[in-house]
Amino acid sequence: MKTRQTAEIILKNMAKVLNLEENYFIDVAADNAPTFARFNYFPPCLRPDLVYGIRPHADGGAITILLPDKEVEGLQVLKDGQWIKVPIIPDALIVNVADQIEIMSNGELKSPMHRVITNSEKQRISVAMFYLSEMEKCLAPAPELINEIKPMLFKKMKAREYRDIFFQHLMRGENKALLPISSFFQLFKCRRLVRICLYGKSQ
Ligand SMILES: O=C(O)CCC(=O)C(=O)O
Ligand SMILES: [Fe+2]
Repeated sequence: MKTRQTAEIILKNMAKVLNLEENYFIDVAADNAPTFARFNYFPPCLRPDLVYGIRPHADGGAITILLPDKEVEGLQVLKDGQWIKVPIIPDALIVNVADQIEIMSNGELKSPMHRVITNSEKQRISVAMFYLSEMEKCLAPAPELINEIKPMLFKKMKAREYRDIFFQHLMRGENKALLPISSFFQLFKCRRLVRICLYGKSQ
């Protein structure tokens, strides 16, 4: 299938950029790896200031290949706290790094937060192809990308486990499921601090 071949070329080049073995991410494009297509239709909306086409989120798979609308913009990416418009480039596909590649690349490649805004006059159509790692595969940062300066940012887990975590976050309306290990420590420290404060109060 042509789209799998495209995904394969992209994944090989991503691995090369990181000085990893060419086939490091390739199982994502393997025949038994899950792939989903989403056809997005955004009708005109009278209050684009109040309604998102798609609320801010990061994609949970490995990569997303997006065929955006030929005429109507709407996709925006969060960079340094600012929402940046993704311009329309004729016949270009947009490739989004998603959470599983962020894990495997130990955060070298980031899964960006993005959103779609609505348009008061025009409808918009896009097609997103989501490539996911094979469900039984262990997702973990590549050992080559872990060192004293950059410790392991994400814990090891099966792709299936990550999918479950991702959907739990999605159901709760949260924007980003992927948290580096350090955030868990922060959360743990925070909880301990709250507990210490509470103990302090009751004594
Ligand atoms: O329609 C777009 O440009 C983006 C769609 C998207 O982010 C998604 O389907 O996850
Ligand atoms: Fe998305």
